[in-house]
Amino acid sequence: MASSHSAHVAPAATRPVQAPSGFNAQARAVALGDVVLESGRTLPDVVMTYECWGELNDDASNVVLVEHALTGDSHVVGDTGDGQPTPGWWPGIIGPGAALDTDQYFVLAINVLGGCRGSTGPISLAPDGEPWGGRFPQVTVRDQVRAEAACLEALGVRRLHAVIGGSFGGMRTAEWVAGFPDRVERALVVASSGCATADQIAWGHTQVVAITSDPEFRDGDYLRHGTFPTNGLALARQIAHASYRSASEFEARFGAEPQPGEDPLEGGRFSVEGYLDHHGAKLARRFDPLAYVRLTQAMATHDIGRGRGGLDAVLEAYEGELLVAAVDSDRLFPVSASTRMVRAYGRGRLRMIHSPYGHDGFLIEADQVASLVQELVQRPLRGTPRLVRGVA
Ligand SMILES: CC(=O)SCCNC(=O)CCNC(=O)[C@H](O)C(C)(C)COP(=O)(O)OP(=O)(O)OC[C@H]1O[C@@H](n2cnc3c(N)ncnc32)[C@H](O)[C@@H]1OP(=O)(O)O
Ligand SMILES: N[C@@H](CCO)C(=O)O
Repeated sequence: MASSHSAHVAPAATRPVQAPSGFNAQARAVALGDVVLESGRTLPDVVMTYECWGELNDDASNVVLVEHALTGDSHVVGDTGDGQPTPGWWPGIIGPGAALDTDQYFVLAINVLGGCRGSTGPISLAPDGEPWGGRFPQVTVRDQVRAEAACLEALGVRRLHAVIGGSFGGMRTAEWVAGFPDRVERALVVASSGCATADQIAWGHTQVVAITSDPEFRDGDYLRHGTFPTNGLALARQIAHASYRSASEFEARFGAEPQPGEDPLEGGRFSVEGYLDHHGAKLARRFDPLAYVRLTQAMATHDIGRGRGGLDAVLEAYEGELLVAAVDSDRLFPVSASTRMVRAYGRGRLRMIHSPYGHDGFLIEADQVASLVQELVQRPLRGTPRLVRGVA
């Protein structure tokens, strides 16, 4: 299966990549050339960008791939530039002595194909020198993972010691397990699923409509028109953000309190409305609307079992180590989605992240995630011949 997938990606031409060293993150790019998508369309001149930490060992057997979530990026942890880590979106997880110990592991985070954080996406330039805009084709989670595999191959990395991801990053992690089972020794899927649920598709649909129905969207060609669908993107984020947090957290935190200085009886906002407004406006300042649409649609079509005999068959056949963790208060990626993966895999048990925050618990409860990561990377393999280092 893995070989047929790699055939979808043209031979890679890499930009020079120097051996990274020390803790400092290295932001780099790999040019893949033409990539044939699951749809049959060809995406030309694909470039993948990534950051990495630690040092690649001689036989390239110490590589850990971290997959970012929907609006995340390769900046898993920060770096002050003088070698000292600063918080990123999974603070403290990478560094000397951290769960992903840079004295042992070479950690990579690749910006997703179709996003807006450096890898090819809707704001990239098409061959005609203009931004892709609305012409940017729909990509799938499979396309994204195949592009990541090609990116890693170009770097001389074929097998992964571990792949780790939460939410949309967990979807790509699950797709690594399904699409490249012989290359992934261990995987940790956090607050995610092996296939999209109707509920997730429904939530995503409302967000896509919020963006595409903004008059400034212009069929995705807002850059060419000099407009920007700020309101649509902010509304999409508000809808999404409400699904990322738990009802009980909202109740305890905001109740029906007014936003400071405002009176809902006089047309002012409730505090929870002010909070959602804040998160909507904040995302609209840092994210591309069409990338948001394309990534949301990619999530909707996520199904590791499509054309492979179903999710159960795929996970049951996986011979590596799989850890699945759910957030106990997650209403977007429910515990049942994780339980389904564990049952299909047939080994191990579901790990629970305890959090009052809902889905965002996978970001907020970084200490609990770090414990799971540590357990995964240190876990001895069950030792089937397929998993002996260097044997692909
Ligand atoms: C993988 C990735 O997601 S990568 C990028 C990281 N994620 C994001 O940025 C997504 C957006 N943010 C989030 O999802 C969350 O803020 C998390 C998960 C990162 C952190 O959660 P928490 O620590 O619980 O932060 P919380 O949700 O309370 O948000 C705090 C913000 O809300 C603001 N806020 C809180 N209440 C109100 C209110 N009533 N009115 C206006 N603003 C408010 C705070 O001032 C603060 O603003 P700031 O973030 O600009 O400093
Ligand atoms: N806050 C996360 C939630 C989605 O997983 C994000 O924006 O990526």
